[in-house]
Amino acid sequence: MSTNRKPLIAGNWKMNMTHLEAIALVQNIDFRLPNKYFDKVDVTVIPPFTDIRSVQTIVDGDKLLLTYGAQDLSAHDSGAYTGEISGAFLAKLGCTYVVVGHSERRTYHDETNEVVVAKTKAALRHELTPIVCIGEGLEVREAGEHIAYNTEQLKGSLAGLSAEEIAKTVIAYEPVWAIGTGRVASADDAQEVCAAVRATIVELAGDAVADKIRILYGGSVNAKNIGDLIAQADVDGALVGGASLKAEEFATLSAIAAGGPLP
Ligand SMILES: O=C(CO)COP(=O)(O)O
Repeated sequence: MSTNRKPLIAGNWKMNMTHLEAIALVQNIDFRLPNKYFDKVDVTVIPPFTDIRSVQTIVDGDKLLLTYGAQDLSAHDSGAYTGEISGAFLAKLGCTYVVVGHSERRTYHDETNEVVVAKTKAALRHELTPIVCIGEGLEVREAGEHIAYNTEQLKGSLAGLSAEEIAKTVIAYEPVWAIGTGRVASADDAQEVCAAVRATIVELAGDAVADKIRILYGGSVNAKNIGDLIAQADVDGALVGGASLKAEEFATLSAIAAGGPLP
């Protein structure tokens, strides 16, 4: 983490939590994370679509500093796309972020880099901040090809975006082998790829953008390992899955990213 960049802790709830459970979880996180932390860390929750309106009601009603976002969006703005959710709807609900190209979408919904680019552009059209995800599988890691793989996937996922557009994104490096496995990447491994991501952003968008853009690590992040990860020069926060469903743990790891004190 560099002082140029405010860390971001994003809790990807995946397909967990009804809208009623969402209200309780957000209230419990907020209770443990008073306003003083938000000068030093941005904290966001990324619930399922069906929870967003309820989360908005709590955040607006209680004037919380925590923000929220969505896990996916359509590449289209409106029309005959049954089952899809447009960036316009998410913006209207007050979303700040939207995750794009999560490995679970790439794997289970065959999302290609082209789709990721289209969705990233759709997010930007509605002034949402896309969190663009990349990450290698175990075979690539074991073959030692992770830097080349992530560099290529990042370039493909940002293809055709201007430097100004790239500046409005957040990048998340989530090695697939670390997601939901309890096998977190070492801080050195996370740093190695996040540094390569930043070098690629220099190539694509120049030094100033690369200096400002936030690069997150994701994959089995918890309150025990966030300290080592966030201490790395190019790791600017985390995309947290399982640990974001536990209010106490999520608040604790957010507080650690803020530099303390513990809640
Ligand atoms: O995929 C992730 C967040 O998007 C990581 O999930 P876990 O933290 O459960 O490994």
